[in-house]
Amino acid sequence: MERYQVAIIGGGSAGMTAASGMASLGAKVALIEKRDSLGGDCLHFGCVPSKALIKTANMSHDMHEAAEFLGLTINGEMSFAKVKERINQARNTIQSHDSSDRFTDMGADVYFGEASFESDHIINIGEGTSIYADKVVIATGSKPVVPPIDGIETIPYVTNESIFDLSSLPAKLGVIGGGTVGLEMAQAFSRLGSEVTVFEGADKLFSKEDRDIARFMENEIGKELNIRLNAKVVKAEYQNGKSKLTVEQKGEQSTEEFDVILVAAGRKPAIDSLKLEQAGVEKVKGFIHTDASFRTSRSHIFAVGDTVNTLPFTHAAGEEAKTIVSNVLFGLRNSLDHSNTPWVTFTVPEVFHLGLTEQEAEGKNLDFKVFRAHLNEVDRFITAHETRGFVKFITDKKGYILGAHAAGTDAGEWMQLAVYAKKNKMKIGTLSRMVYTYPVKAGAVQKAADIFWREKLFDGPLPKLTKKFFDLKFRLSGGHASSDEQPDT
Ligand SMILES: Cc1cc2nc3c(=O)[nH]c(=O)nc-3n(C[C@H](O)[C@H](O)[C@H](O)COP(=O)(O)OP(=O)(O)OC[C@H]3O[C@@H](n4cnc5c(N)ncnc54)[C@H](O)[C@@H]3O)c2cc1C
Ligand SMILES: NC(=O)c1ccc[n+]([C@@H]2O[C@H](COP(=O)([O-])OP(=O)(O)OC[C@H]3O[C@@H](n4cnc5c(N)ncnc54)[C@H](O)[C@@H]3O)[C@@H](O)[C@H]2O)c1
Repeated sequence: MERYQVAIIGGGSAGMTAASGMASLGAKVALIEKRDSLGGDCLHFGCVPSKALIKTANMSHDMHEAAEFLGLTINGEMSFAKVKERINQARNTIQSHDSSDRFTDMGADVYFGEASFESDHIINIGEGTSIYADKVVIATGSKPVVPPIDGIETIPYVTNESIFDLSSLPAKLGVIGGGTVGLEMAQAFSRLGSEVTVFEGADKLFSKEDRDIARFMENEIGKELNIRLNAKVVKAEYQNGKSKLTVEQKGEQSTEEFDVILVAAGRKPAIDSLKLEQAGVEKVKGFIHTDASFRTSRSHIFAVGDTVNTLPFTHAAGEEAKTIVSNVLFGLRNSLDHSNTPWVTFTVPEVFHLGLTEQEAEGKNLDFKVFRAHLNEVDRFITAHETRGFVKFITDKKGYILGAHAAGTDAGEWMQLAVYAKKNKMKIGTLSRMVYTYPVKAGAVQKAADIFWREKLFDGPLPKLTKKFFDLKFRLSGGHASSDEQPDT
C-alpha cells in the first residue's frame, strides 16, 4: 500500500490550494478527486459558469436597453447555444490552470475516484485502490439540498449541477429558494428572456445583508423577477412536459406551471460517502466539527472549505486551506479570523458585504457610527447612468471600521479597498486621506469616508475657534486686508 504524509480528499478550491502548498514544500501528497477532473464545484457548477452566464445575460440586457435609448433596432433571436459556448470557454480556460499535470509537476500524486475511510489512516479510492496517510485533509465541499416537497422527485428539476446543461432557454423558470444561487440565476435567466418566479420560504430576501442593503436590493430585484415571499412549495407534479408547483402563501394555495424548475434551497456538506465513522471524525449540525485550527475530533485529520461551518465561499475555502498547510505539516495551530472575509452577490446591482451589519452592531450593543454615500452623488456613476445604490460603513466611535456594505454596479471591485483598510485596522478617515483618480467608482468610498473628517472638522468646536481667530486677525489688521493681500486695483 502506497504511503503518504498527507492525503487530501477533494480536488476543489480548498483541496487544490492545500495540495499545492504542501507539495511545494516537499511533502509527499496524494490529492483524491471523485470526478474525472479537478476544479470542484466552483469551476464546474458554481462560480465560474454562473459568472460567465451572468456576464452574458447582462450583455444582452444592456445591449437591448442601449439600443432602445439610442433608437437602434436589434434583429434576430438570441442563441442559447452561444451563451453556453461562452460558459464553456470560461470553464475550459480555467480548467487548464487546474489540470492534474500542474499538481503532478509539483510532486503530488493525483487519484481520480471516490474516497472513503477504511480506518483513520487508510483511505479507499474507488474500487481496488487503498492508500495509507499520516495526516488527512477533508475538502469534499457541498451539494445542493433538495427540500422534501411532495412529488419533487417526479419532476425533472435542475440544480446548480445541471442548469448549465439546459439545451434551450426556458420560457418560464420557477426557482425554489431565493438565496444567492437562486437570485443570481433567476436574474440572469430573466435578463436572457425567461419569465422567472422565485419562491422563497422566508419573509425577506438578502437576509444575511445589512438591513438597508436588503431592503434596497429586494426592491431592485423585484423589478425584474416575480418574487413570492413566505412561499411554501407543497407539491410538485409533471404533466404534458410542464412542471406544476402547488404553493402555499398566507394560508392559501395556488398552482403555477413552468418549463424548468431550479432547486436552489441551500447546500449541505458532501460528506455522506466518506464513512467518517470509520475514522472517528465527528459532525455537528451536519458539518464536520473542527477546532479553530481546523483539526477534527481526530487530531491528524483536518477539514476545510464547505465541509465546515464557516463561510461557504471559494475565497474562504482557499484561505482556510492556506491556513492549515503549516498546521498539517509542522503541527502549528494557526487559525483564521473570517471577520475580514468579504463576500459579493453578483446580482445587478452587485452586493458587497464585509464584517458587521448595522443590525449586528446593534445586537452586540456596540457604540457605533454609520457613514454612507449614495451613488447619485458620485460623478463616475452619474456619467455612466448607474446611480442605483449606496455604500455604508459601520465604525466604532473612533472611526475604526467594523463593517462595510455596498450595493451598486461593480461594488465587488471598488469595495475591495475596504477589506484592506479593515484588515489593517485603519480608521475610515484613512480612506478619505488618499488621492483617488477622478472619476472612479471608488469615489463612493471616498465620499462616505469624507464625512468622517467633515464631522470632525466642521461639526465640532474647531469652526468656532477658527472663526474667533480670523475675526481677531481681521480686527488687529485694522479691519481691512493687509497691504500684501490687497487686490490689484
Ligand atoms: C451556483 C454557485 C455559484 C457560486 N458562486 C460563488 C462565487 O461567485 N464566489 C464564491 O466565492 N463562491 C461561490 N460559490 C460557492 C463555492 O463554489 C464554494 O464555496 C466552493 O466551491 C467550496 O470549495 P470547496 O473546495 O470546499 O468544495 P468544492 O469546490 O465543491 O470541491 C470539493 C471537491 O471534492 C470532491 N469530492 C466530494 N466528495 C468526494 C469524495 N468522497 N472523494 C473524492 N472527492 C470528493 C468533489 O467532486 C469536488 O471536486 C458558488 C456556489 C454555487 C453552487
Ligand atoms: N456570489 C457568491 O459568492 C455565491 C453565489 C452562489 C452561491 N454562493 C454560496 O453558496 C451557498 C448556497 O447558496 P444557496 O442559494 O443554495 O443557499 P442559501 O442558503 O443562500 O439560500 C437558500 C434559500 O432557500 C430558501 N429555502 C430553503 N428551502 C426552501 C423551500 N422549501 N421553499 C422555499 N425556499 C426555501 C432559504 O430560506 C434561503 O433563502 C451560499 O451560502 C453562498 O455562500 C455564493
